[in-house]
Amino acid sequence: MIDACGLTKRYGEVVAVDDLSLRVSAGETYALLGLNGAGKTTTIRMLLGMVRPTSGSVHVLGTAVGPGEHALWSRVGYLVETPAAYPELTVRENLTVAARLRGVSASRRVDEVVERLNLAVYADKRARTLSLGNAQRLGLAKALVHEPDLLILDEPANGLDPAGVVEIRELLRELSHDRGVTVVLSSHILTEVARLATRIGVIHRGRLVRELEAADLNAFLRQRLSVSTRDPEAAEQALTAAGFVPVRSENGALVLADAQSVREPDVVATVLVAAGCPPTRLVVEQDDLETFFLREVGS
Ligand SMILES: Nc1ncnc2c1ncn2[C@@H]1O[C@H](COP(=O)(O)OP(=O)(O)OP(=O)(O)O)[C@@H](O)[C@H]1O
Repeated sequence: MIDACGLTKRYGEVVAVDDLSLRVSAGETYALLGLNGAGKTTTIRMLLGMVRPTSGSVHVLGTAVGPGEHALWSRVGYLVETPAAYPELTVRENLTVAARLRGVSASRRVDEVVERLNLAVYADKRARTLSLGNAQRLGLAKALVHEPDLLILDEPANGLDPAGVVEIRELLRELSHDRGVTVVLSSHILTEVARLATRIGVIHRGRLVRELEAADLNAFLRQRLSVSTRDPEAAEQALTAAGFVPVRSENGALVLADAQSVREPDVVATVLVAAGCPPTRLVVEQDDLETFFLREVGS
C-alpha cells in the first residue's frame, strides 16, 4: 500500500525527517508514534505529496507520488493537521463538494458519513461555527466520503473529547475489520496507539528508531520484582549476600530487575524469611507504556 524509501526533508538547517523508510501492507493499521516535533506531520505530508522530499521516494498503491497523479487520490482519504473546510458552507455542503471532487455523486454517501461521524445535529450549520472537535469530525467525514482503500490521518484524535476519541477509535477499527481499509495514522498518545494499531513505528528527531508489531508490545515492557519489608537495610544486605542486586526505590521498596527474580519471586521470599525480614509486599511490576516510550526515545 505504501512504500517510502530513504525519505529526508530539510528546512535549511533543520532536518525534519531523516532517511526514513517504511512499508505498509494492505489491511494494516500502522501508527507513527512520536513526541511533538518528531517529524510525523512532515512524513505524512510527504506520503501525500504535499511536501516534496529533499531526497527519497514514495509509492502509494503502487504509484510514485508526484505531480499529475490525480487518479491515485480517489482511492486515498486523508486528514492533515487542522482540517480545512469552506467556512461559509454548511457541514452537508462541505461534504457534498468533497464527494463531487472525488467523483462521488450519491447524496446517500454524504448522509452515511454525517450519521457515522455523529454530525447530524450540525449538518446544516456553517463550518466556521463548529467546535475544534466537530471540525475534526468533519475533516474525517471528508476523508471517508469516497470510501477510500487507504486512510492517512495526522493526529485523528486531535481536539476530540474522551468520548470522541473512543468513537473515532471504534470507527477506524470497524473500517479496518469490516472493510479492509488500510490505515496510517500519527499520534503522540501511546495508549491510544496501542489500542488501535497493528504495527507501530516510533519516530524521534526525524528518524524511525523502532518498528514493532502491536502484539509484541508487551515483550518490550520490562518487568521487575518490587519487595517491601519492615527492615529494608537488613533485606538489602541479605539479598546482596545471596547474589541479588537490589536497588532501593524512592518509596523504600527494593527493586530486583534480573530475570530470575521476576520468574521466581518465591526464591527471593525464601532468602528474606531466612534472614528474619520477611516481605510485607512482593509484586512483579511492568513498565507502563509511557516508560517504554521514553526509554525508546532516550529521554
Ligand atoms: N515548513 C517548515 N519550515 C521549517 N521547519 C519546519 C517546517 N515544518 C516542520 N518543521 C520542523 O520540522 C520538525 C518536525 O516537524 P513536524 O511538524 O513534522 O513534527 P510532528 O511530529 O508532526 O510534531 P507535532 O506532533 O508537534 O505536530 C520540527 O522541528 C519543525 O519545527
